Amino acid sequence: MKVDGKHFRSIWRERDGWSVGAIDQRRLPHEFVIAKLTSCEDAAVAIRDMLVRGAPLIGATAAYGMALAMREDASDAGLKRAYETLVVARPTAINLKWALDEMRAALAPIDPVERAEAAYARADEIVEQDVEINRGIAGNGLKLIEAIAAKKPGEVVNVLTHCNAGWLATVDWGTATAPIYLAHERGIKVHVWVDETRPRNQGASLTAWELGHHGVPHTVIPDNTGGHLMQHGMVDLAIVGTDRVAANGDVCNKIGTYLKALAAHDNGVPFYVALPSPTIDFAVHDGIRDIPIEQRSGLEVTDMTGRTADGRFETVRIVPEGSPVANYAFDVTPARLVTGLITERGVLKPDRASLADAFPERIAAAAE
Ligand SMILES: CSC[C@H]1O[C@H](OP(=O)(O)O)[C@H](O)[C@@H]1O
Repeated sequence: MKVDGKHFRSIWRERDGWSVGAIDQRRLPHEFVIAKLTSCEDAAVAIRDMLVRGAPLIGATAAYGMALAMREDASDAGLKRAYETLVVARPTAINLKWALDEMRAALAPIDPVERAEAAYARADEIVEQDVEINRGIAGNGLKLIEAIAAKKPGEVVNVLTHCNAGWLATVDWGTATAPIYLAHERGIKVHVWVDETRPRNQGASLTAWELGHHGVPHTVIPDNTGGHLMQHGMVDLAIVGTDRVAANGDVCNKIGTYLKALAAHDNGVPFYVALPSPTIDFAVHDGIRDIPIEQRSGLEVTDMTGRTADGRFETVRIVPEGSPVANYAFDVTPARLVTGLITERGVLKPDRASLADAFPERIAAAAE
């Protein structure tokens, strides 16, 4: 999307035809730094250390990681090693395995001599497919915003979102933010309550940065504020992203999403989840029971890094030395708390039948 009028994507193949450019999201919002990935290991580390993050972008990065690997070693052993290196980079977003399975299916049957070129071609397809899917999500989600706007003519539609499911979490457009960007571009008055999203603050650092540079009105709020806003009629709907949707419609997303869904349910606020179909995992039948929840370093909780008034970066500790810390990166919202799933093929009920009807190919993939 736009950064001060200039169009950007979050990842791209460089002009040299083989290296990969990506925005280093750890440096935002204060610095806009482009990283260059030149090996499979670079891609794996970029995913693990969250230089890139967000389920669809993790998948796109892994796809290019496989292409970089094929430049290094296109043998069957090299293909196996690349898959195994990348698939463990982070455990929760199913898009990582989905992209790697797509790449392996394209590369395994062909002559190793042809694999590098074929890998870049397939990775490019995955990247363009993400953009196309997100445009579809934008159009389907827009209808929800338009319906609310029609009921309150001339007034602002207030949307709450959690974490960053914006264009920085995908190749472009985002998922939860896609309908918001489209509504804004269509002249609908929209305002976004942006959950800061502790401990990594993807909302405060990434979503606010995105929306600000695209000119979308927004307000950053502490994570614990959403319930209060919903109680006082200040949220018309919530739209969040997801890292994995189980066959029963349970939704895995950034830690804290479940609490927002509970508050929305208690206050009659529609709670939508936006997702591209690769995020559906029919191999998982019960999200709460079966989806692996990543636990990250406690340092993400004990420490905070920011920029001082005079432009220096400092990291400070906010938790007493010796206090144990738990850092669960995701939680699972049961389908009963989800109003609808905004996909590229429409807004679906969060249940197996609706998902299977809309995306039969995802059932086939899970059976493989
Ligand atoms: C469109 S997927 C975005 C999804 O990914 C984020 O997690 P992370 O920043 O740890 O990769 C978060 O769960 C977002 O909703």
